[in-house]
Amino acid sequence: MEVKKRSTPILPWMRSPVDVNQFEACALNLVPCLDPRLEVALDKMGFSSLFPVQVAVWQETIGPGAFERDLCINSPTGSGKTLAYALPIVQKLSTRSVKCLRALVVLPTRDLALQVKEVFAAIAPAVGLSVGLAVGQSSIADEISELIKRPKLEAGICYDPEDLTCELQSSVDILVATPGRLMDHINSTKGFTLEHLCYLVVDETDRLLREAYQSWLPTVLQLTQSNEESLFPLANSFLSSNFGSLKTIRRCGVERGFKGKPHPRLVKMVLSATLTQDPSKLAQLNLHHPLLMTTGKRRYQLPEKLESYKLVCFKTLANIYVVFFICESNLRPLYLVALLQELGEEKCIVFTSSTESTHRLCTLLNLFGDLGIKIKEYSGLQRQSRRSKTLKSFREGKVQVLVSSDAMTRGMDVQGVRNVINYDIPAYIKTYIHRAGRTARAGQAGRCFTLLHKYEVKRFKKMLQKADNESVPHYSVPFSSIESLRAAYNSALGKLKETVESEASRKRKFGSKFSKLSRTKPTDRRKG
Ligand SMILES: Nc1ncnc2c1ncn2[C@@H]1O[C@H](COP(=O)(O)OP(=O)(O)OP(=O)(O)O)[C@@H](O)[C@H]1O
Repeated sequence: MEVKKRSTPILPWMRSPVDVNQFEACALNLVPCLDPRLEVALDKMGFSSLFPVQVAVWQETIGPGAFERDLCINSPTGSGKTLAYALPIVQKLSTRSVKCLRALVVLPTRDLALQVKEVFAAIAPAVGLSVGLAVGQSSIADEISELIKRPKLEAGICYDPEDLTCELQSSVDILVATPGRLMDHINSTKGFTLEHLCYLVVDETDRLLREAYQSWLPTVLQLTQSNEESLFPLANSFLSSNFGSLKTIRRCGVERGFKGKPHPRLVKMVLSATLTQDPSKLAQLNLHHPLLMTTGKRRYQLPEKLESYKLVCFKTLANIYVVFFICESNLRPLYLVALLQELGEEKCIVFTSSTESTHRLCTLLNLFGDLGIKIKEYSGLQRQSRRSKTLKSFREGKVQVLVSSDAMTRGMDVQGVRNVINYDIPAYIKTYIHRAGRTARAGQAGRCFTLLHKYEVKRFKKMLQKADNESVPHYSVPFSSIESLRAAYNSALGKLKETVESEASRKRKFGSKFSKLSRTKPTDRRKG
């Protein structure tokens, strides 16, 4: 008997999306209504045209769509989603007369937030707007002094932080934040208010919706609702019970810069390369007349110029037979090293399944003798400062290979990454898409290699079918290369044992703090 597959019901508005493929890139001087100052800023960034997704979003925001609907944007990795939302927001706010926090962009990790802030910082100052960051990179006090303007007092009078009568003002028009630090400011920073917010961007939506992070989303939505008792009778009681004196609820018609005009609706823009279609998850966003913008008919899409490969090795016997081997587990590091040697100095990211195996693999590779490649580790196990330093060296090309846990999977944009290697097969197609998407960005070519055990081949094929990528060709390294690495490998394994032992004894010495951190977790679910 045929068992019918249960499919998730699609929300009615998702059935008629705008197809981004119908749009073409548009030269900057032809973009309708683009502020000339922004055109100059984009030109300085080295951009001469807008990508299709940016043109499509422009149409729905600055163009005839006029920001009337909330936008759900599902377009492939590297297609330019950041500028797709940053540009219309900046253009729209360029006419504001009074400074207050009007746009909030939320991202799941600190490195991603830093990256997005850079994009805003490259265009917003051109039209007199300021951009702030709330990610916990600096102390909360430093962050507050960046975000909140102290009142100018007469000589001899000191600023009293407890004085509720003195009005504090935002120093920024746009804030890029991670949920944790955002909640810190909502809960305890005097003068921090979402009262004037006009735009809320939830980037990497499916990742952010997966974890509640102190209920940041319901909190932001409550704090940005209009205070109309008849419409939201429960809002006041929720706020007074949860936030005491820090009520930032919007007051109709009394917004700074909007006096006498109807209050603008809070526009939401949600984005991902793997946007969820789950109605219960999307319901959390309380979207207004949402419009889905997607690329083609398929839900999951890989970048056009990405080539996917299964890594194998070959052996020629008496010039006749070519025998393929899928990676045997004890030889996996050798397959990897043989491949890295073939790729030479091309920038590569090697993904593993956990922070622990990232550390182990990176240590092993560095014990391999002189491979002529600079290899570094990037994982959630490391301190943020260390990760940022590594990322900087990788961006600058001082490091060629980054061995990474899934901390690097989403959104990270590093110029010139030509290859992604899945040392461990990803558990989900979404993870494959985000990992592979670190290459082949902005229309460039790139390759994604996956090391597979024999028993993983079927699962891999099934997984890639979800992205309509059924036939993944082999990429073969010669068995002779693997053979020639065996001696170095055995020696590296011996040294690895010593290194692991000395790390373990250091851990024991410094107590349980480190061991708590190093517990293996599937990094897919780790917070950045
Ligand atoms: N109009 C443009 N012209 C040239 N390059 C661009 C343009 N827009 C964006 N880019 C570049 O394209 C790359 C990818 O952009 P971005 O990081 O916004 O992609 P994304 O769609 O958000 O990817 P992901 O889903 O992985 O987060 C970046 O290096 C960015 O600088």
